[in-house]
Amino acid sequence: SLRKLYTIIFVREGTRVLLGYKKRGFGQGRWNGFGGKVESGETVKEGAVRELKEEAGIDVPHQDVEKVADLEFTFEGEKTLMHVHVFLAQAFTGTPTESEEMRPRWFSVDELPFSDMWPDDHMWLPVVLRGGKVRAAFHFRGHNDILSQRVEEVDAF
Ligand SMILES: CN1CCN(c2cc(NC3CC3)nc(N)n2)CC1
Repeated sequence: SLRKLYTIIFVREGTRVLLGYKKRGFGQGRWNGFGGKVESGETVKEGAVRELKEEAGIDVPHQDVEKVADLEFTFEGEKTLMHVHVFLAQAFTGTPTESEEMRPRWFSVDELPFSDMWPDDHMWLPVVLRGGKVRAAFHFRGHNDILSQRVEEVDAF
């Protein structure tokens, strides 16, 4: 269908958040949470947990993973709509390990590399890292220019 489901999961440990440098594919060259497409037969949360394990070698218990943002992306001239479910994990096991897709690195929540992240991130990620929940929609021209946006904080999903 024209609406595709994706995930992003951020792992937070106190004042640090684990980001991954995308080494190839969509979003290459930008830091981000871990994630990917949701496969048939898995829930969105299961997909996020799976991608974190695949991309960074980190395990998170499902009960410590919460939905923190719901993002919709459209692109000028394209029919597809990206529906991205964002999760936050506060507990994990394992050691962050580089994969084919991602190079993991801890960042202070006050020093995120926004100039090397997707341009929408600075509009919703700080709210999420402060414990808020966000619903947002962005209309992009290409991969760098935001033509319009709607960002709102919500009480719950
Ligand atoms: C599987 N991936 C996860 C990450 N994801 C995006 C997209 C995004 N902006 C959209 C204009 C592209 N912003 C962040 N932070 N992540 C796309 C799908």
